[in-house]
Amino acid sequence: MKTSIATVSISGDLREKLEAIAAAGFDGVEIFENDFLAFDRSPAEVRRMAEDLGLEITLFQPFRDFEGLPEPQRSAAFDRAERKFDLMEELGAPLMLVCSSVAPAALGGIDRAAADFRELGERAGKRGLKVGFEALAWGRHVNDHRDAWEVVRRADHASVGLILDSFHSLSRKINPDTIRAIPGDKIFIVQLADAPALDMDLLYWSRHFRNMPGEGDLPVVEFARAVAATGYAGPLSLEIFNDQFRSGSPRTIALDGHRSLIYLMDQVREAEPEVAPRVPALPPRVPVKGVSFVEFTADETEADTLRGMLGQLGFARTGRHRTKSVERFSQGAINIIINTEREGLAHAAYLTHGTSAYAMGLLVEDAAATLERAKALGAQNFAQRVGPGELSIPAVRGVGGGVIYFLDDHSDLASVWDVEFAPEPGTARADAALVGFDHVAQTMNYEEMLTWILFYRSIFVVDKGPMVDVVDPSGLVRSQVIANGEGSLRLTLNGAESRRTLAGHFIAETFGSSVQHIAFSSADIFATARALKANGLKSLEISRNYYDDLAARLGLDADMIGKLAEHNILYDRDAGGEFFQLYTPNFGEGFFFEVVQRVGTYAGYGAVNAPFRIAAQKRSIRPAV
Ligand SMILES: O=C(O)c1ccc(O)c(O)c1
Ligand SMILES: [Mg+2]
Repeated sequence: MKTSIATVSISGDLREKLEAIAAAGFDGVEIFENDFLAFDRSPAEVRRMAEDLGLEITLFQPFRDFEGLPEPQRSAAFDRAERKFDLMEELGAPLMLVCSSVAPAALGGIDRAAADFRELGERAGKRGLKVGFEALAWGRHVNDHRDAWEVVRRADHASVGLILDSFHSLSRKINPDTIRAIPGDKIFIVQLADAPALDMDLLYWSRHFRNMPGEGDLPVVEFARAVAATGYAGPLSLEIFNDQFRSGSPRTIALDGHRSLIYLMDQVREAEPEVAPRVPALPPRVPVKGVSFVEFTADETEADTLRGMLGQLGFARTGRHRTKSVERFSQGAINIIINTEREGLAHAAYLTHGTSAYAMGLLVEDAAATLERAKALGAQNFAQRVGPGELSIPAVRGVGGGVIYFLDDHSDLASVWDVEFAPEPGTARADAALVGFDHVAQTMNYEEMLTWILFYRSIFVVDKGPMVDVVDPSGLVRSQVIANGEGSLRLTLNGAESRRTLAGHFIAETFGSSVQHIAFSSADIFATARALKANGLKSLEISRNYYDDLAARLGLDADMIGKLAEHNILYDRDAGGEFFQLYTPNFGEGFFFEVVQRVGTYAGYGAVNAPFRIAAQKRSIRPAV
């Protein structure tokens, strides 16, 4: 399978775009006309640039408002096409993308359009060029790939073919299986894009909100399967119009794009191995059995504060690393590591971000296979010097340059705690009955969210929930859940757009994205709350107004409201059950722990409570004067 991407998909000038596209590993590139027009190099120079970078120019686009015109506009359109054919010859672009007309003057009629294309194909063919017809979802007369195909079929010319674009077909909810009957050799190129489910004007949606396959909500896999079933053997080409990508890092966006295509074809291969083009088989997406540990990097002073807070939360120190200044704290199935080493990545992370939860360990079936899949999907392998008596734990870089370690029960990784840590008797203060990690929340710039959604989705068996707006008194924070069905991995990605929100403040002050809170699950939140109190932890104080509203809104009895208010416990419920939450005070620039109890099958994260919790946290950072 060959990969390609349209220059319009990423930011920069044409040279920066081509360099980023080549560096990400694409085979080809679609030259988007405006990117060329805005560039100050000749077509021959652009051709050479692409060649030097090892990029094939897959097509030139778009040629607009061509078919169905009456004279004299019709002749003028052919003249215009000839000029662009001249340019394509100089660029070395073999194929012109002609998108369906939106011109008010255009006349309908499949046969009229077919005749126009036959003549265009004849003229292109004389120069060894080809033309492809793409139905824009908002085309005046042709806005469905089935009609575009009928035009191409009737044009019946070797130099005329069909161009498919997943956005145009899927945004109109056209069944992708209608593609299966089209002969693969008449499909000249396939453009791919996903998009979030939004109810909006098709053109506006297409020009501003497209994203990489796997980042959105459209059935792009079904589309790609149908394409594969036709025997189509040309490149899969990303064409992503997205405001955020246009202002993002060219390298990151190009890498995300490449990852999205590998992931997409992997899904096609899994679903329909008999039709998938030859793509290397990857280890399958990885089910995560649980979060095994979260590791903090800290200096000695802050490590003390953290130890104190963990103690109040009912953790006991259960181990010390045999050779490093690394400690293990445990409770239930939870392991928290505090690393105060003066070298290695932990220290580098400390120097960059300050005290922070920079690493986590995930328990998987096969750590080595997980690493292999992650690497095949472009994740950056992380390996540091393995000291005597230490295990080499497979790992990749994650959000904010942090690390995700992979542990399993089958290799010698199963004994990591015994091998690397000398056990301590570990006396806890009042045990707080915490049982496990409920979720880990990673805060990042809003622009990074799609990157990490794709990262997690492509490597692990996880689903993404809808993007939720969380109201901070100083702005919006977008929140996206990445979780598996069993709840053994739950991550919340929070995207900050403003520095003034709690999340924005956190990433500004810690110089980048990282874990902002860790939520532990409790089997009995009231017992936990009493233990925390006995341990001297003062939970985040929630406004009394919240509890009055809770009584009014959910009809809880006075007794229950009293108990919730006494311990500053927030409450929510859904059709499946109930949810209780309480928060520790902030640590540093906005890090905190949360304790939750899920009753029944409550599936959310208490999003309705977030504005009140955030307001309370902001009060505690800057006490009212
Ligand atoms: O939005 C557009 O005009 C446009 C142009 C060319 C394409 O291939 C496309 O999908 C959309
Ligand atoms: Mg297109």
